[in-house]
Amino acid sequence: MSALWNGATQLLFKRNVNFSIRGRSKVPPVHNEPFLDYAPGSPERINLRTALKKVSSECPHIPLVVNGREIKTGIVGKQQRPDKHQQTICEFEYADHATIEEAIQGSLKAKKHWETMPIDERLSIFLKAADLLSTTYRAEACAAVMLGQGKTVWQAEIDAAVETIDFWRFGCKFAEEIYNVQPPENVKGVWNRTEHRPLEGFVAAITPFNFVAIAANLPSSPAIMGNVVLWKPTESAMLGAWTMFRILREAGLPDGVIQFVPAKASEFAKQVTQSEHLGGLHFTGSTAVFEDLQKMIGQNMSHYRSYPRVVGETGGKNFHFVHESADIDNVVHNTIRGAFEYQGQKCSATSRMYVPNNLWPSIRERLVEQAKTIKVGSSDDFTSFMTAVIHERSFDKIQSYIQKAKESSSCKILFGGRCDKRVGYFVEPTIIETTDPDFVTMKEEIFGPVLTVYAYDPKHYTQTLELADSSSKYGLTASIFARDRDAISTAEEILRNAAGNFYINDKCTGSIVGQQPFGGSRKSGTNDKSGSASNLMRWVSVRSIKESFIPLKDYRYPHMAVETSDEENDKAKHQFA
Ligand SMILES: NC(=O)c1ccc[n+]([C@@H]2O[C@H](COP(=O)([O-])OP(=O)(O)OC[C@H]3O[C@@H](n4cnc5c(N)ncnc54)[C@H](O)[C@@H]3O)[C@@H](O)[C@H]2O)c1
Ligand SMILES: N[C@@H](CCC=O)C(=O)O
Repeated sequence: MSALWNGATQLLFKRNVNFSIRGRSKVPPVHNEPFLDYAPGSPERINLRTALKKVSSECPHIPLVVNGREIKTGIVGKQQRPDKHQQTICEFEYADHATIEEAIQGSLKAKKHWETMPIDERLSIFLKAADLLSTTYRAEACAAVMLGQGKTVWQAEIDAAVETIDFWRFGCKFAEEIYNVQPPENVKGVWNRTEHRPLEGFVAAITPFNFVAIAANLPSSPAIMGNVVLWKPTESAMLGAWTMFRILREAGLPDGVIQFVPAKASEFAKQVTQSEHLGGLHFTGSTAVFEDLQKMIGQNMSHYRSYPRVVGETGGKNFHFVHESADIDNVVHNTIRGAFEYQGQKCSATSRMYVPNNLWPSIRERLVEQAKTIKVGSSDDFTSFMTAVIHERSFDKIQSYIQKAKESSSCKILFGGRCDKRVGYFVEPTIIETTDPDFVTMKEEIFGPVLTVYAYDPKHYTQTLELADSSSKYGLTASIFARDRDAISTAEEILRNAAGNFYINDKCTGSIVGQQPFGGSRKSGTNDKSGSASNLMRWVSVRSIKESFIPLKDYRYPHMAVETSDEENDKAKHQFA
């Protein structure tokens, strides 16, 4: 017996089965990370200045990291500063075909250990990463996205510090909640259990430039649920991604669980979607790229071992809708922030606005007056409200939309419109007034600091809400500004499917993890709500386990017992006699 027991125990340990003598532990209480304000003289301001100098002078050469091994293929890319494009902020290696294959195979090996690691051990890695980022690496991470992705101090604090920390901490809390969801009912003699298994195979995380928090969360949330991930960050946000990856490693992430594989986008996409082991795709980026990826997965469908889980959050054409009962100052300040913070490069950015024509003259005047006060400068100038847009491709695209407005008889540029890429990719905050609610800048995602306003007749409030609902293919974020409660209810009703994140008397940007789960439907994505348990649920495949305690003594059911007085039964018996 004892030899048998020892053998069984050894086998369990060898296979690393989730086997704990510690009992059930609890994730410490989780709250949103407080913002630091970087006021003059504050310690965080001094630390950030030091980090900016360091990051600006270093220009690291970032390797690929596969199975814990740093790899160089010799295919080298560069990340440029958006506000000073002559300055290279880092160099990095591109993965080749063999390295991506090694990453896939290595992740599948790492999976065996990772998915059976006790849950508290797994979660503590992400909680530690959050604490490291909150303290030791906060200034460096903020500096990396300021210089690398053109963020101001405040936008960097939102993204590289607060939101990333929140994603990691709340991810652990949501994981615990998910693991605690067990069947509500057990009949006598039975114990029902739900096992939240990670997906079979690997998850591919393909991440965008505009939020390092999203870039870090896309590989992290499947990993928190026990999955292994190939992470392909984008070229224009490499330094920020590398900073987060190093923090995860320092926090104890085992080799091979997240493989750091910058690669040429289309080559990476082709190779991972052709792998029979693709278990899931976690994507954030533009709608067109997501649609291509879905098609590639569709074409390979018969080849996969299981149906890949596909989560994709994509573009938006978000709007502020103003009712005639609105507080004008509140509209103006929220619109300036919503449209122009981070140069309009948030998927949630306010890029169109509907204003009743009786309020328009005063809103127009206040908007332009405020826009004139916006400082567009370099990202390490702490007085900047805006800096440069991410790269030349984006600059050219934004400029071409402004040009269309300049050439259209239905549009008038009320403010801005100038673009200058000699030193950095600078675009002025631009406000366009249009008489055509179907003008291209009212419908298509621009992803830059361009706001188009359409003034409507307040007698046609509901018709204009319907127009806003149907004008674009997206459904990401929207706001209603009104003091009249009926007007708010009507907007909520008509705009039910126009936005996955709907705001009342607030700007349509700035969702917070744990408070406003984020995502939209229509062509804005699968709406799996990052920053909530819904997203983490996508990375598990549930197994239902039923254990019976009472051995079965007879296969027959009670109603089959023979009653001697039952003539029917007797007759039936005779039929077979
Ligand atoms: N809904 C959201 O939560 C959300 C959040 C952030 C950004 N976004 C969207 O992301 C876009 C901006 O980010 P971006 O410019 O990095 O987007 P993008 O689509 O250009 O790139 C996103 C990722 O896809 C990769 N990619 C590009 N072409 C590819 C291809 N042919 N095959 C496979 N992968 C490819 C890129 O290298 C990058 O890693 C905007 O449309 C914005 O609305 C959405
Ligand atoms: N969650 C962010 C947007 C992320 C997209 O870029 C917001 O709500 O502003």
